[in-house]
Amino acid sequence: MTAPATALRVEKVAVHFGGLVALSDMNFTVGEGEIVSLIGPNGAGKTTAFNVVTGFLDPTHGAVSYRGTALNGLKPHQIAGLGLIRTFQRTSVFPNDTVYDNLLVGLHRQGRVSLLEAILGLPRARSSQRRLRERASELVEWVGLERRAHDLAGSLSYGEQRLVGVALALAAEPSMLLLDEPVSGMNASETHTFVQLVRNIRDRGVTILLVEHDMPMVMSVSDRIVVLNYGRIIAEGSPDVIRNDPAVIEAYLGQGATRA
Ligand SMILES: Nc1ncnc2c1ncn2[C@@H]1O[C@H](COP(=O)(O)OP(=O)(O)OP(=O)(O)O)[C@@H](O)[C@H]1O
Repeated sequence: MTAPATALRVEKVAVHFGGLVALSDMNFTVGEGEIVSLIGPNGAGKTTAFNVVTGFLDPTHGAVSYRGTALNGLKPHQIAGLGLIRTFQRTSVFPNDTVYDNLLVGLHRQGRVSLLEAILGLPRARSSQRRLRERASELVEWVGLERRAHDLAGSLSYGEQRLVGVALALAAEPSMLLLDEPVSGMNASETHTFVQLVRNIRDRGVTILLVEHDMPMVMSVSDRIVVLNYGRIIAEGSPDVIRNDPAVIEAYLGQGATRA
């Protein structure tokens, strides 16, 4: 099997916070259509790496590129404009709006119809509104929240609110989706359903990079896993390779079996 073309390339990235070295000489790639997970014990540097890739943090050294475009110096919204879309650990939904309305607002933010056109009810605005409503329904269905579509987002369980966050990210039509601890707060059945959703998103052509602590979830969903410890990559490979890697086992000893 030939390797997929490289989508994301992280080269020699280091991040220093004063005297603290949060990341050091980090090199990894994510291929088009791959599901790659970044794991490691608490404080290993996963969130820092995510923040560098998405432009929320400038690396002290090194370079990141996406589909051949250098990301260094680009602002988060410019990186998002290249199709690299992230979710956050804390999902920011509007709790007093319905799930469906949250999606409509998200879609509106990227709409091409001016406010004046919308207020005047011009035909272009009317057909655009119809398309946005159809798209909001599709997205709600895609993440499996159709039965909750007309409930207030604030009344949803924590796991369901994470799904709204994923739907909002999908509304931006990513070519690569970065998921930051997406199943934290989900129960086992929600997590199982979420794994199916991640695979389904990938099958529709979206590349995925995941930071996650839930090891069974990571093992079941990932094509490849990159393991960080103290800011350095200590192992990289398929779930089977990672599961049996002595350096990985040692890094996790004392961390507890479930909290990786
Ligand atoms: N803004 C910052 N200023 C100073 N130190 C920071 C900052 N952000 C992170 N760090 C430090 O950098 C190191 C890596 O932190 P990071 O949050 O990336 O780890 P992590 O692997 O995401 O951890 P966790 O699994 O607990 O979320 C830690 O030692 C952390 O204390």
